[in-house]
This record gives sequence, structure tokens and C-alpha cells, in this order.
Amino acid sequence: MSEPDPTLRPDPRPEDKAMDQDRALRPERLTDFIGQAEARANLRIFIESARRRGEAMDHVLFHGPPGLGKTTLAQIMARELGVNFRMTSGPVLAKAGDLAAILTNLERNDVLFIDEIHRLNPVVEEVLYPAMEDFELDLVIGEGPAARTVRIELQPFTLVGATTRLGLLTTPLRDRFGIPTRLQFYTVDELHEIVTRNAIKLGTPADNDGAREIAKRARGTPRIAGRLLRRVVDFAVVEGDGRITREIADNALTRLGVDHLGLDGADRRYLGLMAEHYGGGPVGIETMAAALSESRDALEEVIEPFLLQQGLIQRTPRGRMLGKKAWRHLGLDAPEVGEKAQTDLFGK
Ligand SMILES: Nc1ncnc2c1ncn2[C@@H]1O[C@H](COP(=O)(O)OP(=O)(O)OP(=O)(O)O)[C@@H](O)[C@H]1O
Ligand SMILES: [Mg+2]
Repeated sequence: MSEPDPTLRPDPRPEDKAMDQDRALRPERLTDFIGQAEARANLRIFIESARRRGEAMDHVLFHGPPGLGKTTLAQIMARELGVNFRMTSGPVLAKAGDLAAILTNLERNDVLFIDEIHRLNPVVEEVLYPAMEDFELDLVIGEGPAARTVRIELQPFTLVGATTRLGLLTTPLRDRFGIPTRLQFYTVDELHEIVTRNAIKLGTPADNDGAREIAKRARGTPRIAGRLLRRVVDFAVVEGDGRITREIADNALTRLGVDHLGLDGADRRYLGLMAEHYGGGPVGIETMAAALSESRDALEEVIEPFLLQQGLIQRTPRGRMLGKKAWRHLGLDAPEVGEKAQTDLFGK
């Protein structure tokens, strides 16, 4: 594999450094990117059109749970567009000047990626509006009566924003993205393909059932699939003959506390608490957060999306409720709920 363009590898955020290993498995081109078929098909058209017109592609907002490929897709976009990739994140941009410095350094049609864009300081966000709309920067120079505004023309660029919390974005910011794109959880088949390819990249091929076992237990998330795969590789190397079989995978994942649905300790704690202390709900998110000593954000961003998607929990106007599937999974009997109560909670 050829060495990637260094501009595509900006300094990682500190929290990303731990995930450096992740990078080895990151797909580099759109054709290597598995899953998200709809998003991929659309992006291909928009990228191709921008290329042919020689213009900056419209601004893109990726939203969805962690680890589904938002950062990866942003990098791929820059590569496919043949432009530089600049990366920063909402919390890092403390002052308007921080963003201004980045914007004025962009070259024509570059991709600027802002991760965690829901955490932008409002002052910084104000700077972004005219930049996104007209490629202009209005900077206030000086203070008090002597202050004046200067307008700086920017090179056209593509802003790619990523967020796990679409609801926290302000409307004016959200409206300025021409291409809002929601990323979905991956199917087992898609993850199976990802695991198979990554196992080869790691030099530890997986047989069909071995790869499937990891895929089934990866919570619909490529990042988790990558993480589980690495651990299974360890077991395959030390306790097996270096090949990933279903038996090795099952054994390793069970020892790591990942159950057959892919739930880990934190997920089971959540479900168990709801079943045992709150009769399966409805229970408010704040109550759950306090009881689990987790932040509400962590529950809403990381734990709940997959449980909701799997029908293990439901969201009702009165709080979260355990689904039938969760009771079965916990090996408990669901309490009888009268017809009226059902209707009250879920509607007809
Ligand atoms: N479609 C895919 N095919 C193969 N690997 C993928 C795919 N999507 C993501 N990955 C892998 O999953 C890992 C996580 O992806 P990425 O960092 O892009 O997620 P993210 O959505 O930006 O997460 P976060 O919200 O936490 O920033 C990457 O290392 C990448 O290797
Ligand atoms: Mg990311």
C-alpha cells in the first residue's frame, strides 16, 4: 500500500491517539467502504459532479452513533475529491480567531472536517455562517468605539460536520448543510464483510463462521467489530493455530463479556437495572443516569441507540421501557401489562 498523502493525516486529537490502531483498518476509497449504501451512492454522485465542475462540493453533515464511519467518510471524500483534508473539532475551537485562522489557510475546494460540531462555541458558530454561505469572513478588529469589521474573502471549501447528537445542533447551523446524511447501524452481512477483509489485513484470516460470529456481536458498529476482531486475533494466536474459527471467536467474546446479541457489561447493567428496580419502566433517562452513575449524554449517545434499534428498549412519552425481547434476553418473565396500559404507553 502506498503511503497516504501526509495532509490527510493531521495531528490526531489526543483521544484519537489511543485509536491509532484503528487507522490501519480504515478504508481509503469509497469503493472499499462497505455498507451505508444509500449515503455512499449519493456521495458518489455529488463528489463526481463537484469534480467535473471544478467546484467545492456542498457542505455535508454526518450524524449518527459513534463508530459508524463519519470521520472515515469525511477523509474518503477529500481523497476522492483530490483536495486537502483539514480536521478540527467543536470543543477545540475556543475563539472566533481559531476558526478564522483555519479558514484563511484553506486552499481552493479543500475539505474542512469539524468533529463534534454540536459542541461549537456560539461565537465561533457565528463566524461559520457567512463562511459557509458566501465564503466570507467578517472579523471584528479592535474593541470598543474603535472596533471595526473587516471582510475577508475565503477560498471556496467544503465543510464536513460530524455529530452524534443532531438534536443539539442549532437550526441555523443545521440549515446550512446542503447534504445532511444519517449513518445507520450496519447489518450482520456488512460487518461480516468488514471483519473478513480486516482479518486478512491483520494477517489472521477468519473462516466464514468465525467472521460471522464477530459480526453478529459487534453492535452494528464497525469500530466495535474492529476492536473485537483484534481481541479474537489474540486468542487465535495464543490458544489456536492463528486462524479465526467460530469456536475461537465465541470463546474469546464470551470471555470478554460480550454476549450473543453483542451486548457488553454496560448494556446489561442498563437493562438489568430497568428490569429489577423499575419493573421494566417507564423510567426517566435522568433516573437511569443517576442510578448507573453515567452521564445522560453517554446513555443517549452510546448505549441507547443500539438497544432501541434492536427493540430491547422503547422510548415512550413517560420514559424508557423494556421491550419483550429484553426480558427474554435477561431470562426473566415480563410482567403482564393490561391492554389499556399498553395503549396508553405506545398508542394504538
Ligand atoms: N464502512 C466501513 N468499512 C470498514 N471499516 C469501517 C467502516 N466504517 C467505519 N469503519 C472502521 O470503524 C472505525 C470507526 O470509524 P470512524 O472513526 O469513522 O467512526 P465515527 O463515526 O467517526 O465515530 P465517532 O462518532 O466516535 O467519531 C474506523 O477505524 C474504521 O476503520
Ligand atoms: Mg469520528
